[in-house]
Amino acid sequence: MPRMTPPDVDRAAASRAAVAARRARAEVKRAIATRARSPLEVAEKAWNDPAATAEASLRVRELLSSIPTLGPTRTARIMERLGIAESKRLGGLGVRQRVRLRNFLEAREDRSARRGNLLVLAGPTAVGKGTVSAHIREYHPDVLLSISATTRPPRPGEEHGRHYYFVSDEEFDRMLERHEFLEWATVHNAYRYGTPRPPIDAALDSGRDVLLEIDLQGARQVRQAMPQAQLVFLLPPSWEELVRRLIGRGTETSEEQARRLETAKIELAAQDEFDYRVVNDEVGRAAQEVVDLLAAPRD
Ligand SMILES: Nc1nc2c(ncn2[C@@H]2O[C@H](COP(=O)(O)OP(=O)(O)O)[C@@H](O)[C@H]2O)c(=O)[nH]1
Ligand SMILES: Nc1ncnc2c1ncn2[C@@H]1O[C@H](COP(=O)(O)OP(=O)(O)O)[C@@H](O)[C@H]1O
Repeated sequence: MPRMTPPDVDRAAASRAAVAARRARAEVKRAIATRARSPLEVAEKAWNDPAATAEASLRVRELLSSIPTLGPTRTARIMERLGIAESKRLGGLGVRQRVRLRNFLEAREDRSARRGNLLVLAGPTAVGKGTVSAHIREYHPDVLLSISATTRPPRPGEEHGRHYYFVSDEEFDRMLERHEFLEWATVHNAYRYGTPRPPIDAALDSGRDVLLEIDLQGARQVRQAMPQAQLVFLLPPSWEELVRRLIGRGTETSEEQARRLETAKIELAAQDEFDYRVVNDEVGRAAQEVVDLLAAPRD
C-alpha cells in the first residue's frame, strides 16, 4: 500500500469531514420533511447556536424544499422574493435576509397551525359503522371520509371510487410495494382492505378533519403510525341488538353470521384500547357525537 504523504492525510481527513457534514445536513432535511422539526426552529438554531454547524451549512434552498408542501419551483420563487441567492447557506445570510426569511417562516407556521384531526371509527360487525359513516358523509361533507382499497368484489349499488376502490390482488400487491397504505389488513379471513395514505396527509395538511372506518387490526396500526389519531369504538346498545342488526341486514349466510359474531366477541373485548366509546343507539345522535369528537381541539 503506498504511503500517504501529509497533504494526502489532510485531504483524506477533509473528505471524511465533508461526508459527515453532508450526512448531518441530510438528517436535518429529513427531520423537516417528516415534520419532526420545524424549518423556523432549524433556522433559529443556525443563527443562535455556534455549535449548530449542520444547520448553519444548510442551504436556504435545501431548507425550503424539504418542507413537504414546497416543490423546487415554489422554492425558487420564494427565494427570489426574499432576495436570497440560490447558493446561500443559512449561516451566511445577512441581517436583512434573516429577518425576511424569519418573517416568511413565521407566517407559514401561523397558517398551518390548524392541522386536521384524524379519527378512527371501529367496532364489531353490524354495529352500524357503515350507517354512521354514511350519515356523516351526507350531513358533514367538510369531513373527509377515507375511501379504502379492497380486493372484495363490489356489491350491487356500490361504486368504484365512492364506497371503495375495488382492485385486483395484483394491484393491491403493487400498492403495498409502493408503500401507499397507512394501514391494511385481511378482514374476516377473506379479502384485503387498505387505507391509501396520500389523500389523508393532504387533507390533514390543509386543516380538514378525516374519518377512517376500518377494522380493529387497522385501528391498532393507525395508533402506531399516527399516535395523534383519536380512536373511537362504536358499541351496540346491547348484544341482542347487535345480533338483531346483523340478522336484519341479511347480507351474510347464517354460517357467516355465526363466524362474525364470534369475531365480534373478541372485538368487544378490545374496547378499552380505544380513547372513546360511542353507543350507536340512534344514528343521528351517534354520528353527532363522533363529529363533536372530531372537531374538538387536540393538545
Ligand atoms: N383495516 C381496514 N379495515 C377496513 C378498511 N376498509 C374497511 N374495513 C373494514 O372491513 C370490514 C368489512 O367491510 P365491508 O366489506 O364493507 O363489509 P361489512 O362489514 O359487511 O360492511 C369492516 O369491518 C370495515 O370496517 C381498511 O381500509 N382497512
Ligand atoms: N342506530 C341504529 N339503529 C337501528 N339499526 C341500525 C342502527 N345503525 C345501523 N343499523 C342497522 O344495522 C345494520 C348493520 O349496520 P351497518 O352500518 O351495515 O354495520 P357495520 O358497517 O358496522 O357492519 C344495518 O341493517 C343498519 O341499517
